[in-house]
Amino acid sequence: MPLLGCIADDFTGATDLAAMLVAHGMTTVQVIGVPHGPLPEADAVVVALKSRTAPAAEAVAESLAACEALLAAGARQIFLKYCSTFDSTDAGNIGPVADALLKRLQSGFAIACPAFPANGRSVFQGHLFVGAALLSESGMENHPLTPMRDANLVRVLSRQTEGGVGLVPFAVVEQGETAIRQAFTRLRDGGRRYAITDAVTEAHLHALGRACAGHALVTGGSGIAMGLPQNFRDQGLLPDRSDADALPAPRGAMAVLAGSCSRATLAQIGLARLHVPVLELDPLATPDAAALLAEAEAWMEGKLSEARPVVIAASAPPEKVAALQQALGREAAGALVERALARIAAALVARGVGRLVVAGGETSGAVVQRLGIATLRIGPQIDPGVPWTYAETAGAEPAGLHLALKSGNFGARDFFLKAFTA
Ligand SMILES: Nc1ncnc2c1ncn2[C@@H]1O[C@H](COP(=O)(O)OP(=O)(O)OP(=O)(O)O)[C@@H](O)[C@H]1O
Ligand SMILES: O=C(O)[C@@H](O)C(=O)CO
Repeated sequence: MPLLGCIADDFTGATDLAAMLVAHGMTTVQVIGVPHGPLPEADAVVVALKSRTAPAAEAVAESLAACEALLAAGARQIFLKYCSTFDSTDAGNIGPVADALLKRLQSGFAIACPAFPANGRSVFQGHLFVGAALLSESGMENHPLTPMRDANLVRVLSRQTEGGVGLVPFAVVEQGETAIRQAFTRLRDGGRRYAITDAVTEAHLHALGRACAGHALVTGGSGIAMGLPQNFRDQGLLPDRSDADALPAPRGAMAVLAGSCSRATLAQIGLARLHVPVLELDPLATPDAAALLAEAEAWMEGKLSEARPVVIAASAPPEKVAALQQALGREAAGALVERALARIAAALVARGVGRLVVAGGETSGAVVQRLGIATLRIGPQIDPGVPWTYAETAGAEPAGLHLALKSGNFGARDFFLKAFTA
């Protein structure tokens, strides 16, 4: 029976959260899509949806269905995972989904905390920073699907909910759990539904996590989850575990597929180009998924190896992304590239790839769905927020694939190389 039931709005975000829980001693399984049938045995179950950019009504319906399945399995607390860069549009989906979950859980208050210091995400006076830059000047203002042009999270979340949004500022968080709990009570009594919480260090996240022990719903990035396993240990519900991240040995050829256009992914491709074979697809010149697949299939012939990875990327800088979006429309451009990359993933696996890194949340969603994977067991982290995972269930195609789903902005510059030596 899961103690913590999690709903993630994209697939890389789900593995990021799962990695955090595993690292803090909870066995964790990631389930792809709304579960129908019994849930796998684990201390935490993370339901990975592809709801970040779906129409709000669809995101709400899927999240509620996931919540029902988690509650039916016995989950004692629900966690809504969204991006540490708060990726969303003014129409949602963070506000609408959190509103619906609070209503279902008959609760009137939750925190919203995307901070993740290990990856440079901090919240100060309600403003989200990526490294030293405000969110709105971090490159996220050019995101292909959810451009983030306002770093003030109180304002951003207020545009997505009719509930009031308040702030628990640094000065309070710094004082620790008791002061944070008192601030929550003040905000709730003052009619606020959400508290954006400042957090700059992991100590802040642990204190916030402790203060959320009795909350029916916690919302945020994976960082805020680091304090939650201890709450279950304190209640005598979670035993000490030393091998929560054990996976079977990897096998087969190695490959990377990149659909993320983030600065981090572009830099990772740039470095990989110096060391391993890299195919850069040009969807602007070839706006046709079947033709892109054919190009990749011809290129991969004779290149797949168990000694070093190959990289196939559609990723492009903002001006090229904008050009394709102008030609096809934003959603159609994304969908075309996702379709092509998903089909290329299937071609790689059919040719013996057993270790696959996928860069980009939407891209990972498309790939995992195309491969027919139902659950992922979570293993050790390669870099903060990116673990190796293992597709283990009957019906997974093929059984035994090792997958790393990399959030666009995560990973060191040599990620596409070091992943295969980890
Ligand atoms: N050359 C391109 N032109 C236009 N769109 C592209 C191009 N390459 C990729 N895309 C699209 O950009 C989107 C990138 O989103 P994705 O979620 O995969 O990456 P990300 O946002 O960087 O990662 P994350 O969500 O993990 O932060 C996808 O829909 C992808 O298909
Ligand atoms: O929180 C993050 O930054 C990631 O897990 C993510 O959700 C990117 O898609």
